[in-house]
Amino acid sequence: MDAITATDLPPRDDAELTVEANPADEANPADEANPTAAPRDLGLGQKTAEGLSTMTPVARQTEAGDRDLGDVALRLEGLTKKFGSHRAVDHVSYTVRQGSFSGIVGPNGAGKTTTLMMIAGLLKPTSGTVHVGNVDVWRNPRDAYRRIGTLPDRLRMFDQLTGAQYLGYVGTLRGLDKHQVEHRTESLLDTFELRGSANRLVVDYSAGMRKKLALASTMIHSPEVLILDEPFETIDPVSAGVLIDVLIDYADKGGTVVLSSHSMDLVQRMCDHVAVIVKGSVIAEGTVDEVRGDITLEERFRHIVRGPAQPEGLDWLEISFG
Ligand SMILES: Nc1ncnc2c1ncn2[C@@H]1O[C@H](COP(=O)(O)OP(=O)(O)OP(=O)(O)O)[C@@H](O)[C@H]1O
Repeated sequence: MDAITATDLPPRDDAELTVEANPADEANPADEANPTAAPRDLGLGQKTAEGLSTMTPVARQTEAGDRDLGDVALRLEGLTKKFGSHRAVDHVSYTVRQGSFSGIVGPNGAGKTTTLMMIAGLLKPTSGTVHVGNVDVWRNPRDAYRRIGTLPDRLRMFDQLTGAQYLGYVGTLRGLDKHQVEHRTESLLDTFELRGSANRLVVDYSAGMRKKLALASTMIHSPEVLILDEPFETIDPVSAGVLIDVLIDYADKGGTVVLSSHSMDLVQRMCDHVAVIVKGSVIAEGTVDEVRGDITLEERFRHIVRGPAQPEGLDWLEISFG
């Protein structure tokens, strides 16, 4: 599907969230009524480069099964999206617990991006609800916006800024004060190994560097839930290892990660929860072990998506070397 960004989305019925908006400037009535509704600060901004230097630059198993998962962090109920007569997402319902890594997998066109963008408050559902904690994303979009960090499928960035300026800009849009913006920008540049490119224009970044910068920016406001569409696409294996460790650290602090990926191996190693979506519907959902049974997730996925029958193949393809 085409890239979805906050700036080119269709207008919404309720308070619109755009990158220009600074929700911190407006008090949310829900917060006033319920002081406990304020988003938790996960303290990511206090992380120092020194502390992060102990991270091993190789992917490791999350030990997700050992992590104590908290209350329900995310609840999808009957989430449906129709484009014209086409049902891209059809009554998707499940819950994700706090501190969890949840993967959405499925073949091309299954509805993963559409689902993630509805969760993130960037694409209005045709019907159904999304709750982050006890906040209805589509009834209280500004409150939800503070709680969520989103990496869309194809992100348009302000590429005439330097990497450092970009993080500072996002931090300011997210309502951080000057000190927080400076501190977290420095911390994120070190954590995501972008220090050497901090003063280069984003337009000159490689695809992987842009992805890392975008990922860093999703964390700057210390959100409760990260919605990451293909976060490891274009990322080299060493950087992927660093990112995985950053995300594990985030989950250990109580953050919740929802990601899509075509890498079954990565989802099997990283995630404790997985939903398999085919043609807009959840075909299998639960812990990774429940879904895969006694075979690998990749084998289960192939079986679910394709069944035992194999396609005919390109028997007609003959190459001759003259
Ligand atoms: N804006 C749109 N207008 C019409 N149809 C759309 C739109 N966006 C997505 N679709 C359709 O919705 C379905 C789901 O698309 P989606 O991008 O969510 O799939 P996906 O699982 O993320 O695929 P991929 O793995 O290829 O990224 C597809 O059939 C797609 O063609």
